[in-house]
Amino acid sequence: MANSYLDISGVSIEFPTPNGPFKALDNVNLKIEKGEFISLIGHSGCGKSTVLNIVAGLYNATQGGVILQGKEVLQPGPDRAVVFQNHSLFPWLTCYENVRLAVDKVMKGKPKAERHEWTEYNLELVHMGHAMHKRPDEISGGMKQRVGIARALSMQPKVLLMDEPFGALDALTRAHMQDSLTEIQAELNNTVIMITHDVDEAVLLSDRIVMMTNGPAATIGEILHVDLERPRERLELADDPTYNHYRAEVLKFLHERHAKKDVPQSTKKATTTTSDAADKKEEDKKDVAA
Ligand SMILES: Nc1ncnc2c1ncn2[C@@H]1O[C@H](COP(=O)(O)OP(=O)(O)OP(=O)(O)O)[C@@H](O)[C@H]1O
Repeated sequence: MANSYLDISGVSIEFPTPNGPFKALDNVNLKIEKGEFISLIGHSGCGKSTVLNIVAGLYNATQGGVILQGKEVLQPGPDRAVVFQNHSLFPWLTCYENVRLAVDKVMKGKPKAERHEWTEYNLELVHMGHAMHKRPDEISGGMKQRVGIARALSMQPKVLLMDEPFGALDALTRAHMQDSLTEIQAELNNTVIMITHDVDEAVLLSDRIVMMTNGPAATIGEILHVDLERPRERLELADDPTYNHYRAEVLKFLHERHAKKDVPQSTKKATTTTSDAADKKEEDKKDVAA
């Protein structure tokens, strides 16, 4: 069989703790093809970020490993860009300068004009061209997250790793960001691994949804192939039986087959997110009020 683009193979990890080693992941196996959009979903603390950190090269697996295009991942590198939940922009630099910094790193030796153009191109791609000379404290949370995505995309990574990229945003901004990401994905065909707690977000964006069991020693429980045509329109999908079937499958996995034992029964049903449903509802209320 031909090698896959990204191969997460037999990955287990133990963290040293004062009470002895803690096995967070056990035998995680996942093969990802170029251009695939993968969502990782699972209850809080199951090990999603740990998987992402291992692919990023920030953690090394205790057993198994990650191969990207035939090369073992042993440390972080510009071929794997990470976007975190809380944007990590330098506050003293403008949006342009924040992206330019990354561009200068990956396009060392290229003419200045080319680097400038590429910086602008990526900011335009996330619809931030109009505010590129503002500093992070002058723009909204959603806009900051756009700049973070522009910075990651500008590095032309082989894999884009996103750890709840829209988790801190209000519901309306989150929907706009999801739409932007869909557009960018259609244009660039990036290979993406995205952690999310939002079932609708996972179904809307993904080719496959990877559902993780609860920890310790978490692993992949099930993988759902989302066979919905692209482009996907959120309003049309709301009444689409196939979409609703996928959504129900993920909810069943999370709230029936792998319910968290410490979650009371009453809160297990009819939540669309895995852990922050209550917070989200509060947020949604605020959005409606705004
Ligand atoms: N550096 C570390 N040292 C010790 N334990 C760790 C470390 N990193 C993660 N863990 C533990 O590994 C488990 C998985 O953590 P991880 O952050 O990957 O979960 P997660 O699914 O991303 O959680 P959340 O959805 O809440 O962000 C947790 O029990 C966590 O406490």
